[in-house]
Amino acid sequence: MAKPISSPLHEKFPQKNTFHRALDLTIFFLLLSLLAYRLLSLKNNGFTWLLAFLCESWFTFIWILNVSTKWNPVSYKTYPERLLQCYRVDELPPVDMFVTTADPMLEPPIITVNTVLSLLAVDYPANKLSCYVSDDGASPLTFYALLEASKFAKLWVPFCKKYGIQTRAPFRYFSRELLPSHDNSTEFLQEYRKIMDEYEELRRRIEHATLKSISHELSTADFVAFSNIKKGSHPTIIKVILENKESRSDGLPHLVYVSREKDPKHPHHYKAGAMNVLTRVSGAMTNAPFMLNVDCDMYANNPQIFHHAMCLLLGSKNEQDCGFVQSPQCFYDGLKDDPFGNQLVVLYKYLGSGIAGLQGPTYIGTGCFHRRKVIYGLWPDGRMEIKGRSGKLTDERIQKTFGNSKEFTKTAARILSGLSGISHCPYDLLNRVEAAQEVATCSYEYGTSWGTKIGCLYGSTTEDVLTGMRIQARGWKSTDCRPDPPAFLGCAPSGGPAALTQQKRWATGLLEILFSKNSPFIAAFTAKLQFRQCLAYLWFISWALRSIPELCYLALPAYCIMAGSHFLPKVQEPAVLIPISLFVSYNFYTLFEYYGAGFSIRACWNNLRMGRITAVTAWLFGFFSVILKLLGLSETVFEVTKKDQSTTPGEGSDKDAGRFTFDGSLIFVPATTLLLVHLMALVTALLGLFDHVGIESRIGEIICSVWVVLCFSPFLKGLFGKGKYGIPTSSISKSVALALLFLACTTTVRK
Ligand SMILES: O=c1ccn([C@@H]2O[C@H](COP(=O)(O)OP(=O)(O)O[C@H]3O[C@H](CO)[C@@H](O)[C@H](O)[C@H]3O)[C@@H](O)[C@H]2O)c(=O)[nH]1
Ligand SMILES: [Mn+2]
Repeated sequence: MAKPISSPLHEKFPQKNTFHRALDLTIFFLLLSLLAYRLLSLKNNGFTWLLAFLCESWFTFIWILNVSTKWNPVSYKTYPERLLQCYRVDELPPVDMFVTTADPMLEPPIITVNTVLSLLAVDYPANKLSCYVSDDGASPLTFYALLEASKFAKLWVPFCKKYGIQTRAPFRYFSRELLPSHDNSTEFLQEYRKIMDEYEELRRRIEHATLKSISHELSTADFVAFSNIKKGSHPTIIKVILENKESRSDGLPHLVYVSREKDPKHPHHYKAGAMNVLTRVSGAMTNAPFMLNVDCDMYANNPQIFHHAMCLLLGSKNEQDCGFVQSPQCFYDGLKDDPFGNQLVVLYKYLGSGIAGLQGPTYIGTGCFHRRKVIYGLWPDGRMEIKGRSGKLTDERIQKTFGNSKEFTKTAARILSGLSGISHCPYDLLNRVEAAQEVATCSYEYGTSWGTKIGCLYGSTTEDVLTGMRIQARGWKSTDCRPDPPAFLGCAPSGGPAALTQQKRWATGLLEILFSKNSPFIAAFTAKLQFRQCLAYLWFISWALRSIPELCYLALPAYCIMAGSHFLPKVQEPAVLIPISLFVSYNFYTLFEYYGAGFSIRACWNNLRMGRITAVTAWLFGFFSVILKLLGLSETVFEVTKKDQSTTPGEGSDKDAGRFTFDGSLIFVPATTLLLVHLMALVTALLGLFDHVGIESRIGEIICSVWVVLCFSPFLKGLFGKGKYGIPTSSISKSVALALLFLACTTTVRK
């Protein structure tokens, strides 16, 4: 038994934010004044005034959500050194670790391998850990890479533990100059060189296999399962790659490769489906009471992360306060000044800390430790959403909910009744493969509650947010975990297409949640989702909706200039001070946040700019995808993000890395059109074409128009760029056509 806790394993600190709150409120009152002014002068002005009023009402609503979410930020401090004063090493709970990968071309196996190696090497008793890799690509290459990596792990893991290496993903460790180590002994240096050579060899072999294909290996026994299989249509493949047979705490964790059955006739639910298979397979094999999941590119960067997480999971007085532990998504090798505005640092620093002070962070699909029983649908009071009404857990009910596998439901029953894990240890993994295979088939979930009530939930391409929200709707809270150094690091997409595709998927998935029966609105009124937590969810699940007012508002200045109307007070009116103060204070606010997070003015500008670009490209398309889905015309899909970060030391210092790139996708058309429309408007204004009033009376609109052109400057460059740096001619012609249509409409209005 654990010793009684004398000092807490973690503490929660409210963060002081008086100045931030003052700014929040200033902007809020300015917004209200603007709305009031518009309302009072509505009848003297036309359509543009009304449109501006509607857009600004929406922005004010979003601002209220923003202020409410950021109002009470908290931070957590964990004390991992106290953990081992309370628990003996053999008392620490087991953890099943999940890594998902889907496509060896978009997600090079060397990246997955590094993530796996970093997990195998964390500071935690190895006999308490099992690592499951889900490969939705059923790729022999990924399997080959893992087999090779498991051999390297036998050197790497002891090396890391012996010398207390901090960075345990080899590609990161070796990409740095050898820091003046605490240990510069010849012994260390010798081992260092040996391991570095071995890693180089591993990398070379995987790369070679990628280039040359691995036809030779395919004939060996290990690979028979992969011969003649088609992606998207194949039986389950489960392979135990490493097994810690003697259950040694200083050995290597188990490593299991899982490729679930695929059949084009059955929906596979993308990552959510993969996660549910991993949950069941691990349940049947090792059944740890805690589960960690990471994306294939998110390696464990802090070797103590399991201790930190346990401080929160085991150290809460009340389990309900910590249903899961979530670390923010952080990225390595972030490009200078964040040109694509996707490092998310500022988002986590302010909004993330704010949510942490409400019902807790939302589940973001990676870097999350779950209690298995929470994923199994348990309520904090021990109730369960079992098929056929809640009540006593009979075997029959458990089977209806969790499926027909006797082996698996036995382990699920243990978890639900509060017994931890599997009784027999050491496990005999090979004996459990058959049971695991049964629960990884396509048809296993039919008639069960997987994906609807238990596990990762289906119906959104952001299954993570949906799942986390439903957990909180049952009354669980979650906890934010930000150790130093950051717990996990991954790669953020770069270039235009990849970054926007990711944003589009997020906006789509989030809006799917808003319009589903699992909407946080409903959960706030019928279940235990706290009201302000619901507002926090609303802030980001409405991204796609925000594209409409953003697009209208961004088009307004150009429209006004060309149609000879206006949407801003005239310069001589005192009311013009309201929009001016709003503009200044909002930009100051953003600058204040970026500066506070250690960013440059340039990074702040890049983010402001990308915010506008994303809204009228990715979010707008997200909006359309959801409309098409609601109309039953098409299904939403999970497009995997390309992980193109270099894994070879010295590479990746591409000077063009921050440049915006394009492809033939329609996603670039609205933004290009918007830019063209503004260029036309500015030309009209400057040449005084069909304009009887002077430039002065329209100066506000003109300044706004210049501002929009600046925001869309990557597209301006794209008009003239070559190759991937240029907007394809086909997209430009579509945009020109749309811009001319816009011009035609505005001039008809003038007449
Ligand atoms: O059919 C699929 C599709 C994806 N994945 C995996 O899902 C993970 C995330 O995919 P990625 O393309 O990297 O998406 P991101 O936008 O970077 O992911 C973020 O957003 C997703 C949706 O909200 C979450 O699931 C992720 O955890 C979160 O990191 C990767 O490990 C993929 O291999 C699968 O296993 N099967
Ligand atoms: Mn990713």
